[in-house]
Amino acid sequence: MATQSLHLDEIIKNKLNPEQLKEYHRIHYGRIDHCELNLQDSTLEAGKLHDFEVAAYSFDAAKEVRNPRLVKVGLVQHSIVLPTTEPVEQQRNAVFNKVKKIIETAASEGVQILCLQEAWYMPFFLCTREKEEWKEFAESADKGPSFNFLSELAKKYNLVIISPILENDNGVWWNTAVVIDENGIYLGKHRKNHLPSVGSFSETAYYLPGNTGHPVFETKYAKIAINICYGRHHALNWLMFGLNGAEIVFNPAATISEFGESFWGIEARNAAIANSYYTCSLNRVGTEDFTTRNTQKDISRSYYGSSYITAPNGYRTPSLSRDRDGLLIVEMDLNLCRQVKDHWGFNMTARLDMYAKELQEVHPTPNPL
Ligand SMILES: NC(=O)NCCC(=O)O
Repeated sequence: MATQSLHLDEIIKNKLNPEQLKEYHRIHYGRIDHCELNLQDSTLEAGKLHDFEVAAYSFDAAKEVRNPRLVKVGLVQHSIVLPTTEPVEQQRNAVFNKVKKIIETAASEGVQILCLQEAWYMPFFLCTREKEEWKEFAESADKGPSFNFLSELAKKYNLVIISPILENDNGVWWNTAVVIDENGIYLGKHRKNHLPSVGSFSETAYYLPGNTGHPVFETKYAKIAINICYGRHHALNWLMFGLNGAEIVFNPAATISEFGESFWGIEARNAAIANSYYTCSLNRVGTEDFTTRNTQKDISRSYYGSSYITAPNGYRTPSLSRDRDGLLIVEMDLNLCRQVKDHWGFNMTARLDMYAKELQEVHPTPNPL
């Protein structure tokens, strides 16, 4: 069983002397200094009062002919509030109240693009294989309770908000990320391309693989895309968002230790390096307990948080906690995307024409074993 409260970082920090710690930072994070940003006193107080962690860092780029293109991004990781046996509306409103305080804090720190975790306003009931008792959590992308709630906050604080929801479109469900612009207007949505059907993650029992391709949303602040949770295991999914012009790709997730905590820090980081964009990895925290109605089976799942952000040069932030609510803020210079591409000659060496041709010849189920 993994130690729930301690991060690898904390374990290492406690073991190394200052010189060794510097070397660890250089090799593991890419830089000795995390480039922490100062937080306002009111932010620290809000974190204490409402029991959430706040951490803030920056990634800069070299001076060049273009002016710096600075964007402040915020990721919110959180647990559910009420037991999963409470009425749906009460559960959802309790999460709304919690998240509102974190969003207000993010806004007061100047965050411009904010992303919430996968299916953020509900327990991740998709492990139960039951549908009926949860159906009120499925909502319209541009008229549902979470859209209405977030649209007001987006407008009030000039925030672009990414809201991953369980979408109900005329009775058909999708795992969808909705993008709301800084005026509170619906900008578009992306539906999860790759669905897990592995262990207790049985999402294919609920909805179909997405039909929206790889959209990139041109927001006021940056060109953004969303690769929802399990999609991070598919390298081509990351690739397509990059080819379509994304500067920042968000990976809102709901994942547990048994499903690859050891590569949580690798996949999105590798994608940032391979595609010359920023990646934002965001996982929920806390334990969610269910008793299935049909089989009376108890299911308990704990999510390990550990949200972090990687720059296109591979530098990364430390992770948020494994078990506490948290807000991760990063100020990033988007100029770094092109700078890294040019430095490594990635456009020139990509060989996309070769892959395009070979992919057409691949059998739909490659490498049968
Ligand atoms: N939500 C989700 O897709 N989880 C699947 C498990 C994983 O890929 O970590």
